[in-house]
Amino acid sequence: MALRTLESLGSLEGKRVIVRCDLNVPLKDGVITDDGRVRASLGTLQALVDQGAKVIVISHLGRPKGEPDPQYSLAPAATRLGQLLGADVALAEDTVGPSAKALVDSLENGQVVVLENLRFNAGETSKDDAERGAFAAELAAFGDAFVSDGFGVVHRKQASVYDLAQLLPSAAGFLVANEVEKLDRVVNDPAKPFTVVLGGSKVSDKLGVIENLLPRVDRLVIGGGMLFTFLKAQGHAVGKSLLEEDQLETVKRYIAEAEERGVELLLPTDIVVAEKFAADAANEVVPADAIESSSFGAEGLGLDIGPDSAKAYAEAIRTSKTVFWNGPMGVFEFEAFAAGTQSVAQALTEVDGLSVVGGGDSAAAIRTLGFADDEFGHVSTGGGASLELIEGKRLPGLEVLGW
Ligand SMILES: Nc1ncnc2c1ncn2[C@@H]1O[C@H](COP(=O)(O)OP(=O)(O)O)[C@@H](O)[C@H]1O
Ligand SMILES: O=C(OP(=O)(O)O)[C@H](O)COP(=O)(O)O
Repeated sequence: MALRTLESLGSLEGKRVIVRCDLNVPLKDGVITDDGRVRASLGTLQALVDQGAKVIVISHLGRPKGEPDPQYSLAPAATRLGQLLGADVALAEDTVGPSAKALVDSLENGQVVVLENLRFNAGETSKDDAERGAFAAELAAFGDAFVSDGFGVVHRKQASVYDLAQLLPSAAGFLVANEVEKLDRVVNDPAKPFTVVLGGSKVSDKLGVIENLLPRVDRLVIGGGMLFTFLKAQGHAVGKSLLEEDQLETVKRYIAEAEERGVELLLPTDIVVAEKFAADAANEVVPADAIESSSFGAEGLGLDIGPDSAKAYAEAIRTSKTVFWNGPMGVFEFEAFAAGTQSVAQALTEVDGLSVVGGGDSAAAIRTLGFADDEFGHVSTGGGASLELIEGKRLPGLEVLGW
């Protein structure tokens, strides 16, 4: 089925339009380190402003625990949005409380406001349908129409993504429509060899996708935080590296299934081990099966793939026809642990075929490392969302838009 488009909502002049964006930008000391997701939301927002709509932007930032937490305020994102739109963009102090209501009531045609972080409210991410529905109804009271444009969250069955879309006339914004169109090629007809490269830190989220990817891919390349669960499953000690103990049996099953299916599973052969989690931490390269042999013993933690692994990964990527990459290979934010990610990114730019980068941090990584978006086939704003799409899953936030 086709996604409902913005045009299907008819004229929005003078209407209060709630737009679900993904303004979940990376921050360091309260300053945005990559504003890609704010920029990506501009197309839809500017079109609504130009039509004379009253625009109410809603978003989450980070993973606060269902109550206000100042470190997760949307203030930096709202300020940046105002700068990029060249307009005053006010931020409500709450999401559905008196400050939000007053701001929405004061809106004039063509104006944009932002409500405070959706996840300051327990109803947003609740597993309880009634609790989620009640929060969605409070949001719906602010609008005459709903536009879903936060591609990074369309895989989440959350109030502002799933429930709200069913309470108001709703449609996909330009960003969501474009992402679905671009990723469709990877989902339906990937040229072979098709390689998926996985890394990052949302380990439990991403381990889950492997099962559904195995029947679809020729090569699976593992880096980032999740690689240590693989190494441990193979019987190797991993010191203080990220580890999902309760996933060890599952990962053993994946390793066996990859072999049965003839999927080439690439795991690192060497690791950059650090004394602690810090930019200036002492570090050494050791074999992947002997992480605790570094000078830091069982206290050491793996923060990047080693140079031999980076070379092998780059070769596997360069010789593929379709490559999807989600999740940095290491802690690229620290220069000493960015080489693996740099190497993988470089290889993606050399693919003779379609290369797709997916994920907030992965997109931030390529820009931080000096690559331009147009060196890749597509740079997606969603990591988990694009992964679930290419798994062939139906996503709750797209289903409610007719997809
Ligand atoms: N070995 C590692 N240990 C801890 N964190 C890691 C490791 N490798 C990568 N990371 C972190 O993973 C984060 C990105 O993960 P994630 O949010 O899953 O990616 P994306 O947003 O692209 O989907 C980065 O901040 C990076 O520092
Ligand atoms: O950063 C995001 O996703 P990503 O890390 O999968 O790219 C989105 O903003 C979703 O955030 P969530 O994974 O906390 O629901």
